[in-house]
Amino acid sequence: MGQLFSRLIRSVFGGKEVRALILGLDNAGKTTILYKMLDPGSQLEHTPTVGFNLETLQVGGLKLQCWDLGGQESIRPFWRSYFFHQEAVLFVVDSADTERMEVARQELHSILQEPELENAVVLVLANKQDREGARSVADVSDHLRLSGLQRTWTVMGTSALKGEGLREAFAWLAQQLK
Ligand SMILES: Nc1nc2c(ncn2[C@@H]2O[C@H](COP(=O)(O)OP(=O)(O)OP(=O)(O)O)[C@@H](O)[C@H]2O)c(=O)[nH]1
Ligand SMILES: [Mg+2]
Repeated sequence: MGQLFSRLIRSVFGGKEVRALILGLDNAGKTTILYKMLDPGSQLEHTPTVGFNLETLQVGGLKLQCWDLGGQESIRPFWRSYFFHQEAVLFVVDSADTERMEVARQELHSILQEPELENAVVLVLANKQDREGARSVADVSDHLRLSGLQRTWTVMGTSALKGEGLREAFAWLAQQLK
């Protein structure tokens, strides 16, 4: 009866609500991804995020409540204040930022050790695939040492600037979170 009722509520009000964090180093493209998903026609140039942006996306029958946090080094220690009740982590990487790939790896693996996120689904976005010198998805995956992860995860290539790969990536996420 309870399940039936919640199914009815979902069908009327538009789906289960799930919380997801968007993390990654500064300049990776997190905010651009979020607003491109909200409005594919968006050409907005975003200033670095100080604090967070919170938006709800409708994807694959889910209401995905996205918490896009600022990625600057001085802000990263505050990320953990937002870990509570998050069911997914989108970790965004600038695929052409080879110099900071190691820093990105460290930040990602430190997040993955957080008990509050132990059940979170992980979607790594190898963003800025349009940039010259961008590492391939396989290369980003190698550098971030993703292959041994003991949880539901994937890595996908995107270009937030061109709006490429985003729908597919969020569809994968919705599929895992249903
Ligand atoms: N070439 C290219 N540029 C991108 C892409 N995605 C984002 N950018 C650019 O990268 C810069 C940073 O984008 P943001 O979305 O603000 O990055 P962020 O990860 O939110 O950065 P913080 O808020 O500082 O953590 C902007 O100039 C974007 O236009 C992409 O796929 N390709
Ligand atoms: Mg931002």
